[in-house]
Amino acid sequence: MSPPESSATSQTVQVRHAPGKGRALTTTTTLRPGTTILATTTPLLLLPSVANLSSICTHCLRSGSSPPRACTRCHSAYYCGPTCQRAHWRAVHSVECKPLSRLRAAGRGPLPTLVRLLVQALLKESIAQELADLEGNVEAIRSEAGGTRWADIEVMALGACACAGVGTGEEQVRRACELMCKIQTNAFNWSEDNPDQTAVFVEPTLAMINHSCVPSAEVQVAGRNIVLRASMAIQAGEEIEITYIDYTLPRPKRNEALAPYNFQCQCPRCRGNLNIYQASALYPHLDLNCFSLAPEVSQVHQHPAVVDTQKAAAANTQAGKVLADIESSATPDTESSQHASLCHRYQRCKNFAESDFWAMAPLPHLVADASSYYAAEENWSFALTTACLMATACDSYRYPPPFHSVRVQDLFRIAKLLSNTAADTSSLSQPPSSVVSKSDLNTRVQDTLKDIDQVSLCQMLLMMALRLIPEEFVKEWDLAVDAQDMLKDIGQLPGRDKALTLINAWATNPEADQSRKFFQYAVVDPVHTLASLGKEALEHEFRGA
Ligand SMILES: C[S@@+](CC[C@H](N)C(=O)[O-])C[C@H]1O[C@@H](n2cnc3c(N)ncnc32)[C@H](O)[C@@H]1O
Repeated sequence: MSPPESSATSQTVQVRHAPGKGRALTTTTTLRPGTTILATTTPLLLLPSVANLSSICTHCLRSGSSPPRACTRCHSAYYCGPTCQRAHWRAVHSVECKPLSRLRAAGRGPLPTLVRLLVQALLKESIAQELADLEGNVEAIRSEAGGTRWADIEVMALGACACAGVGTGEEQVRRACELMCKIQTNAFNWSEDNPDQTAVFVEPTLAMINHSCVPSAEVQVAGRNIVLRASMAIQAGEEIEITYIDYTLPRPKRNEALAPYNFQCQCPRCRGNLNIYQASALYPHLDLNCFSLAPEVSQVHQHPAVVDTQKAAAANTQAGKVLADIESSATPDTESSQHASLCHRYQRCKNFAESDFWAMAPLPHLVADASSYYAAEENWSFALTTACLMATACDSYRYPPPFHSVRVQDLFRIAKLLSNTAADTSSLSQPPSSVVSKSDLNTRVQDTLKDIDQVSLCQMLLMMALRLIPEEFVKEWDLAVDAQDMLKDIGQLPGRDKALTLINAWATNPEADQSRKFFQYAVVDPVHTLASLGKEALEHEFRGA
């Protein structure tokens, strides 16, 4: 079988039958980790989510310096300029503009994203035809006990049929329900990785890819650029698998998130109920050192969560309960309630921290929130130490490929924070007053920062981030554009000749012995030192009374 008609066709993939899974995407050649398997800018369906509709261009998804301008007829599509407006008109807006205008005239708010995608499919036969070929688990959903999911789908289908003006008879609604099942089953939503550009898309070749909690590939997205990259070596003939969910969560949470897809995951991680460290150890063949903040591969295998399986199993079970407890607590809205909430969560996660299980949910969520809390307080040095903790002790295990989009974002976040701390430590002889009270720990953080060549560290992290992202993203991803701007600024700083010679030698040949040593000295060691101060910061700040 060849892949379905789609913009993302490639010589290197094939659609095959996979027992118990329906169809599957396989590779015809052996793929190295990091290889771009498919790339497209023209998915079948693509729409910003309602929350972002008026802030990003409906066609290219860029945010731009000035707000995008609304379509003067329907006010439901927004464009950065006439080129995008014309392209979107040709692609789909010509069929949806009138019905959306009618809706607006009737005083109705914007359609939910999936309902609007269904309207597009009902109005454009070529879209409906491509969707028809995709899996939708229609019968399974229709015959589900309780029938609540089907009832919800019927309500959305009815709304879409009415909006599209295709009639609301039994036959029309049944067809719309089927199309909605297919949209839901195959839609990608990249809100977490790219919060500025939240959107939903459906792409028929990518829709052939099945799920695993130890994914062998990742879909990366920047604007309209959609790229499928191998996360590990994949042998010719093997299936390519991605994750549909946040696979870093414990099994009960993963099962909950996978429920809408109607299958029981039988991946090695689910079969063995492996924790996140054991799952990480299934990626042994990646070079985690060159261009990565991660520890040696051997350290992954020696981590207490891999070696002490009893303790790890207990923590894995506990993780589910702690997560449920945290989720049921109210979301804090003021600074003091945020602090109180972080204290509460730290108390609940203390066992994990003491056992060095930093990658085990829900500890990474706490570390990320603590880093954001410090940044909001403009306590840049503590925000930095916790960001370093996140990058090394949490994300390097949760997302083993160094080029994973989250890992790249970690590098960038540390670089951004360094641009603040570098300014602070060079201009101030005393640390900021809000921080003085944290006494000894703060003094050590400030002293550590003074010992680090923060500008060179920042520069090298940005260079790493740019090397690790797909070529297609360099001009498209806001993060990459910012990284290039920051590098230009750093390049203009005077008096850095010696550092620049070493950095250029490392960048030219990062695998050379000298380069590795320099990388260890200038990047890995300082980031790990800051990360251990981050652990202390959390203990100091959030351990409570
Ligand atoms: C996006 S589609 C993937 C392609 C699909 N197998 C097909 O034949 O078109 C998602 C659906 O594939 C099936 N699927 C995906 N991953 C699976 C897995 N690991 N085990 C069993 N079925 C899976 C489920 O029916 C799921 O709802």
